[in-house]
Amino acid sequence: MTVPLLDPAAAPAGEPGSVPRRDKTLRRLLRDPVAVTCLALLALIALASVCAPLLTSHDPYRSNLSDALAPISADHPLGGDGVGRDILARLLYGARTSMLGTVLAAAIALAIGVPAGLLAGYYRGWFDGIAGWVSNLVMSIPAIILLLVVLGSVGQSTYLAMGVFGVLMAPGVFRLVRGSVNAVREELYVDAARVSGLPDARIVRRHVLPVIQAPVIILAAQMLGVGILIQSGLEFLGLGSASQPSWGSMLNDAFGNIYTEPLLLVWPGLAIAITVTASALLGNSLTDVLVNGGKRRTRRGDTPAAGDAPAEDDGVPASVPLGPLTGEELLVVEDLRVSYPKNTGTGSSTVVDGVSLTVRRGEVLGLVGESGSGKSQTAFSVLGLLPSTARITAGALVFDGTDLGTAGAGARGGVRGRRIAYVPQEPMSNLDPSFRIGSQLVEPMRRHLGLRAGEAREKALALLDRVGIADPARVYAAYPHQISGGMAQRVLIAAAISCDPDLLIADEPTTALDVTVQAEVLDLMRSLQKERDMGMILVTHDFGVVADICDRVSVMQNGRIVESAPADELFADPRHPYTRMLLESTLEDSEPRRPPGDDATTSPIEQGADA
Ligand SMILES: Nc1ncnc2c1ncn2[C@@H]1O[C@H](COP(=O)(O)OP(=O)(O)OP(=O)(O)O)[C@@H](O)[C@H]1O
Repeated sequence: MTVPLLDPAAAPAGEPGSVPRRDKTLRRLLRDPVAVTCLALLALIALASVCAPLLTSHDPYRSNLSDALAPISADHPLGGDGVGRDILARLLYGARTSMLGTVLAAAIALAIGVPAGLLAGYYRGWFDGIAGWVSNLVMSIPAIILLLVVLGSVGQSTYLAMGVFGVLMAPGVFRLVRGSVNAVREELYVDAARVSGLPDARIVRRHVLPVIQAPVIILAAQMLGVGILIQSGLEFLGLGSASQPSWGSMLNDAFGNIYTEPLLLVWPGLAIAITVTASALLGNSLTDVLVNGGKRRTRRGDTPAAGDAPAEDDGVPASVPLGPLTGEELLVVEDLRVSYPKNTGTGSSTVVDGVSLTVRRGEVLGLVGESGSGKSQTAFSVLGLLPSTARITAGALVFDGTDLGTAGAGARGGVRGRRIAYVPQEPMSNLDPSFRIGSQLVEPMRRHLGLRAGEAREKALALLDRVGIADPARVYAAYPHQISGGMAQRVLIAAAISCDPDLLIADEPTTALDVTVQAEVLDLMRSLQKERDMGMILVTHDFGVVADICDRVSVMQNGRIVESAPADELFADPRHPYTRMLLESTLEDSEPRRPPGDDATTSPIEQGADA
C-alpha cells in the first residue's frame, strides 16, 4: 500500500501548497491600507527619534526656568515643560528611550521564549516538564510587584525595568511556540522526515519554523504596543530612570502641571496612543495576512461570499470549471460553495470554494487531497449531510435530472438514502450498538422499497452473503460489538447497496481498517460497482486506492479542485504542481499488505463466519 505523506514545505517556493513566500506576504501586507498607515507611522516615529538632533537644536535635558510652561512659539514649537525644557526635544529624544526599551523587552521575551518553546515542544521529556513548571511559576508572579522589588533593590533604570518585563513576557512566547510545535510534530510529514533520517535541526528549519513564524511575528507586534504602555506606566509612577527623557516621564512632569497647563499631557499622550494603536492594528493586519492568507477581512468584513470570484492570492487557482456536458452524467455539481460562520461571530470561512464535478453511471471518481481540503464537505453536500450551520450554494447540484438544490424535501428524500448511498469512514460508529445488525439492515429496505419483514430479511441475508460474510444468519443476529471492523464495513456496504442505488459515495471507506481487510473491501466495492453499474465518488487521500479502482480523479486543495483527469493520465502526466507534489510525496516503500487470512485481529465471530 502506498501512503501519501503530505509535506507543505516540500513544494517549490511560490507553487501551490508551498509555504507562502516572504515577498508575497509583504506584498499582501502592503496592499492593506491599515497596515501601510501603521507601518508608516511607526517608521516615522523611529526615524524622528534617530534624527532628533537634526530636527531640534534644543537639549532635552537642559532646563531654562525662564521658559517654564512657555507657550507654543517658533523657538518652542510645542512649548516648554514645567522646568523650562523644550517639549519637542523631549518628545523626540524620549521616543528613543520608549522604543528602545520596548524593543529590548520584546527581544528578551523572544530570545527566551522561542528556543525554550521549540525545545520543549519538539523534544518534550524532562526539559518540557521543567520549562513548563518555570513558565507557570513566572506567570503566577504579579509583574508589578516583581518590578518594584527589582527596581527598589537595584536602582531605577528604564532599561532594567524593561529587561525584567521581557523576562515576564517570555512564558507567553514559550507557551505559544510550544503549542504550535507540539501540533506540527504530530503531522505525518514530520514523522516521514524523521523516519527518512533527516537531522532534527533540518526538520525544525524546514517543517517547524515556518509554522511558528506567523504567530511569533504577530505576538511580537502586540508586545511592542504592550511594552510602550507598561514602560510609560512605570515612568509615570516614577519608577524609570529620572535622567532620561521618555514619554512616561513627560506624562509624570505634565501631571504636576495639569491644572495650569493641561496641554502638556497631550503631546506624550498622543505619542503613546499613536504608537500603541499602530502596533495593535499592525498586529491585526499581520494576523490577517499570515494566518488567514489575507482573506479574513474584505471590505464587507467577511470572506468572499458565494458568487464572488474565488480569491487567488493564496496561490491556489480557482477550481477547475465544468467541462462540456454529454447528457450522460448521473451527477452534475457546478460551482459548489460551502461556508461556516466563524466562532468570532463575524464573517465566515469558506471550506468548499467553487467546486465543479460530474460522475457518469458506471464511473468511479476519486476525490483526493490532503486533510482539510474539503473532500468530505463536497461529498456531504451531495448527500445533504452538512450541519445546519453550513451555508451552501451551487450553480447546479443535479442528480439524474433532479435538482437537489431546488427539489422539495420529498423528492430529495427519495434520492438521498435510496438512489444515492453512503459508505462512511468509521464503520463501528455508524452502527447503532443497541440494535442487531439484521434490524439495522432491514429497516431502510422496508421504508424505501416497501418490502415486507420476511422479504427484507431474505434480501438482507443475501446481501450479507454477497459482501463476503461466510455465515450471514449469525451476523444478522449479532450486535455490532460482536463483529470486527472489517465485517462492520462489509455490513455497511451491504446496507448502502440494499436499495439498489445509482450513486455510491464512499468517504475514506478503508481508512479505519486493517491493511489486509482494506484490499478486500476495496475489491468488494469495485466488483459491486461494476456488477450494478453504479456511479461512485470515492473520497480518499491515498493514491494507491485511486490507482486501484478510480476511473477519473479530481485533486482538491484548499476547498478547490485544482486538477481533474482520467486516473491513468493523471499518474502519467500530472499537470498541476500540487498534484505532482502529492504524487511525489507518496511513499512507495511502506509495508506491503499481508495476504488475506493473515488477519490476527479478526473477531471470534468473523473467524467463525469465515471458517
Ligand atoms: N461543522 C464545521 N464547521 C466549520 N468548519 C468545518 C466544519 N466541518 C468541516 N469544517 C472544515 O472544513 C474543512 C474541510 O473539511 P473536510 O472534512 O471536507 O476535509 P477533508 O478533505 O475531507 O479532510 P479529511 O481527509 O481529514 O476528512 C476543514 O478545514 C474543516 O475544519
